[in-house]
Amino acid sequence: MRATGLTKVFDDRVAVADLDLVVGKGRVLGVLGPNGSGKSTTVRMLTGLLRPTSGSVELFGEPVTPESAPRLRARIGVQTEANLYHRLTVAENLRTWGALHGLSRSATERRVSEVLEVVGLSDRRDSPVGALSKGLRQKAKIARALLSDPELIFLDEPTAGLDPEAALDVLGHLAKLRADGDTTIVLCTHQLHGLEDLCDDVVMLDRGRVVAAGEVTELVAAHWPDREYVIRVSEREVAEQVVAGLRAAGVTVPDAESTAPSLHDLYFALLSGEES
Ligand SMILES: Nc1ncnc2c1ncn2[C@@H]1O[C@H](COP(=O)(O)OP(=O)(O)OP(=O)(O)O)[C@@H](O)[C@H]1O
Repeated sequence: MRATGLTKVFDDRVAVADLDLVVGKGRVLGVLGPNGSGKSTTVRMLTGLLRPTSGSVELFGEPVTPESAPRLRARIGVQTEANLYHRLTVAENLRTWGALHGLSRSATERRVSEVLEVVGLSDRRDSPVGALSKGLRQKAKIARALLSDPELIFLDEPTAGLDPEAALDVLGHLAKLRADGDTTIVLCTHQLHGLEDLCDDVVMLDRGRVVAAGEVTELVAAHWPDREYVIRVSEREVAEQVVAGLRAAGVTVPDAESTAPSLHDLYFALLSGEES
C-alpha cells in the first residue's frame, strides 16, 4: 500500500496534509496521534471510502479511483465497517459476513473456526454478541475483518475502551497474526501501551501533519542520538562506585539512573512538547 501527497480539506479545515506512506507486505503500521489529528480521515482515504482533496493511494499496486475502489475494498479487511448483530451469536455474525463477501458455506465454516482460533474466541462462538464483554466484542470484530483471509487489514482503535489486560490480550493476538503469516496490518490508535511490540512502523500525526514516520526503533534512536548503556549490578553501592570511578576518570555521566526512552516517550516528546 502506498499513499502520495494525501491531503483532505473539509471546508477550510485541513484534516490531513501532504501525507506520504508506504506499507510493506507483512508489516504492521501504527497510525498514531491525539483526537482530531487526522487518523480516521487518513484511513478512510486509504480504504477508498473518502476521496482525497489531492494526492493518491495505491492498494495492491493499483491506483484507488471511484471505479476501482469497490473491487479493491473487497480485498481488504476492515474492523469498523459495521456493527455486529447483538442478537446473533458470534458464529452467526461471521456467517452473515461470509455470505456478504461471497464465501461458500463450507469455506465460511472453515474460516469461522480458523479466525476464532486466531483471536482466542473459539469457546464463545455460540454466545450472542450482546452477551460478550467489550473486549470480546472487539475480538469478534477483528475476527470478522480476518474472515475473508485478506492480505491487508485496517483496525481502528482495536483496544478502545478495554482495560489494560484485555488490551494487551488483543494486541498479543494481533502480534501472533503477524508472526504466523504475511498479513499486512494498519492500525489507528492513541493508546500506546504494548504497541511497541506489535508495530514495525509508525506514522505520528498532529493536526493533520506528519511529525514522525518510519521504523519504530530507528525513530526512537534518531530522536535521542546519544546512546545509553545500562550496567546491571545487584547492589546500589557497586553502581555508585562504578559511576564514581567513571567520573574520576573524566567521563561525563549525566544521569546514572536513566532508562532507555520508548515509543511512549517519543510520542509525548513530539506531540506534547515534553522532553525527557
Ligand atoms: N466529515 C467531516 N467534515 C468536517 N470536518 C471533519 C470531517 N471528518 C473529520 N473532520 C475534521 O478533521 C479533523 C481530523 O479528524 P479525524 O476524525 O480524522 O481525527 P482522528 O485522529 O481520527 O480523531 P479521533 O482520535 O478523535 O477519532 C478534525 O478536526 C475533524 O473535526
